[in-house]
Amino acid sequence: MSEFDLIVIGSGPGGYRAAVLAKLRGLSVAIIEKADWGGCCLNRGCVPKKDWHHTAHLVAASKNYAKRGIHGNLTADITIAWRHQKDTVQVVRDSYLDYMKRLGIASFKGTGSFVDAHKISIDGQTTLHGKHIVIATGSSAYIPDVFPIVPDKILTTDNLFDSVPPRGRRVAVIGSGVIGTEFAFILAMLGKRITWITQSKPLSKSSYSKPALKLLSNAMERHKIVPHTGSRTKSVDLTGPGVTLNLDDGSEINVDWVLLGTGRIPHTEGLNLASAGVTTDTKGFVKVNEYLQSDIPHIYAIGDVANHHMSANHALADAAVVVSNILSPQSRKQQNKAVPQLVYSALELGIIGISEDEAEDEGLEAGVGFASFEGNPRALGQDEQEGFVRLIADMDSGALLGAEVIGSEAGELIHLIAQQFGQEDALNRFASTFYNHPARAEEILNATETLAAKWGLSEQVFGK
Ligand SMILES: Cc1cc2nc3c(=O)[nH]c(=O)nc-3n(C[C@H](O)[C@H](O)[C@H](O)COP(=O)(O)OP(=O)(O)OC[C@H]3O[C@@H](n4cnc5c(N)ncnc54)[C@H](O)[C@@H]3O)c2cc1C
Ligand SMILES: NC(=O)c1ccc[n+]([C@@H]2O[C@H](COP(=O)([O-])OP(=O)(O)OC[C@H]3O[C@@H](n4cnc5c(N)ncnc54)[C@H](O)[C@@H]3O)[C@@H](O)[C@H]2O)c1
Repeated sequence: MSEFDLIVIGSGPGGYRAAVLAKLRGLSVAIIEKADWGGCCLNRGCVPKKDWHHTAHLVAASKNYAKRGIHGNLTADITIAWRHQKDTVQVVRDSYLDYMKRLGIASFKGTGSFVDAHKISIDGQTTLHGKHIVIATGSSAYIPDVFPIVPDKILTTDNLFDSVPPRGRRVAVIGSGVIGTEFAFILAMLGKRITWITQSKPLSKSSYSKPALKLLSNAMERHKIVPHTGSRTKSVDLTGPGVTLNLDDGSEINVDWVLLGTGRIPHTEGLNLASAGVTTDTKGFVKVNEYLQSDIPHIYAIGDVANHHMSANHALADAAVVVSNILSPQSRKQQNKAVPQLVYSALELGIIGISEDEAEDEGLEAGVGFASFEGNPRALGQDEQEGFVRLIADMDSGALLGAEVIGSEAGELIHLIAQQFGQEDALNRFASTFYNHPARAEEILNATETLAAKWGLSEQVFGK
């Protein structure tokens, strides 16, 4: 039986990152994957989604081209867009596999299943012994009972990217969470006519501020993407050529196909957790402590299978925490608040830390530094002025509690904030950095300076 310092089950962002980091830190590592290397994020999530989002963004931006003297009506061909994301995914997957090979990580294809707390069987054929084990088996789409999954008619993002999307133009997107909000926009820009059916307002369960959600809703409306809110699908009729959704408000929606964005559930099927003594909570997440240890201290769980945030960013952060804890037991706690979260829709929305409402709940008095992209020269030159930077600071200590970056390139700009997040003097670091001009990032400086000018945090911003 082969023995390893660490066995990782699942090769998504969590598992892959844990394996790479552990190997770079000198451990012997095996990784097991039962499906496509790279997990949901690479094959059916973040990577193909962002590839398509870029195409969608180009189509949306082209509506402003005429005033720059660029003429012509641009449209996207979803079949070619589908091929583009496939090529992107393939290049990334090859580079992951190549890197794992070069590092000397032992990779095994098959379903990993616990034999006991140290032994993992792969498809009942090979057994590995691990001093430490990381469960990184991710999640799968939650499908409400009313929806049967029927190829080319009712899809989730778990099968949307496998083959060219169905030809029909009329698409219903169900759900107002991140997936619904992202794909209603992306598919509309890729040429589909979207009916967006949601129980609640888009992203209403998120921590984004009212001004952020208002800007998003304005941007969606401009593209004629308006949610049909407050409706639940009562029944589904598949007898005709398309799909008929009967809603509980009495209305009937006829479309060619449906995309569900109705949540995801942790994936533990086939792992045989009981034989290792590992337990799950009522929602099926592997139970972990703040060091990401399961009930069995040398067995850790990371990413979607254990972290309720269910984002690649959190899976990657968990991986770093776990490798530190394997090398030096209980040395590093999970850091969910320091992890940026993004939504890629008609606007990019980025958030980190806590909102002012959450600060208030914690008994803190929050000041808000605000700067808009409206007058930003770079944003004006790009015709991308929508959005802003908001910094939430503790009025007593001047500590940075949270931030929001809304608008174009939020997914990149948020890193400037993430890098300083948790530093006592984060505001002073923003204020004393030298910036490229003109640049969108300068609004981080402007938002910081409003904390000095309007909220009296001059000393924390400019120093003594
Ligand atoms: C459409 C979509 C878009 C998304 N976009 C973003 C985004 O822009 N940004 C972001 O941060 N997050 C995004 N996410 C979320 C992100 O994809 C997940 O949070 C992330 O993939 C979780 O990583 P993970 O490593 O925990 O698991 P996964 O990526 O789900 O990987 C788990 C792997 O484990 C394997 N596995 C499961 N059981 C076993 C077993 N018994 N043996 C062997 N292998 C097994 C699976 O086959 C899978 O490959 C998106 C998700 C979706 C669905
Ligand atoms: N950019 C990102 O980081 C990113 C992108 C995509 C997905 N994800 C993650 O993937 C996970 C899944 O995303 P999601 O948007 O599917 O989940 P979600 O939990 O964010 O939203 C689920 C939506 O489905 C609706 N819903 C639930 N049951 C329903 C039913 N029976 N009928 C109609 N609607 C119903 C809910 O009201 C909600 O609007 C999330 O945790 C998300 O964080 C992250």
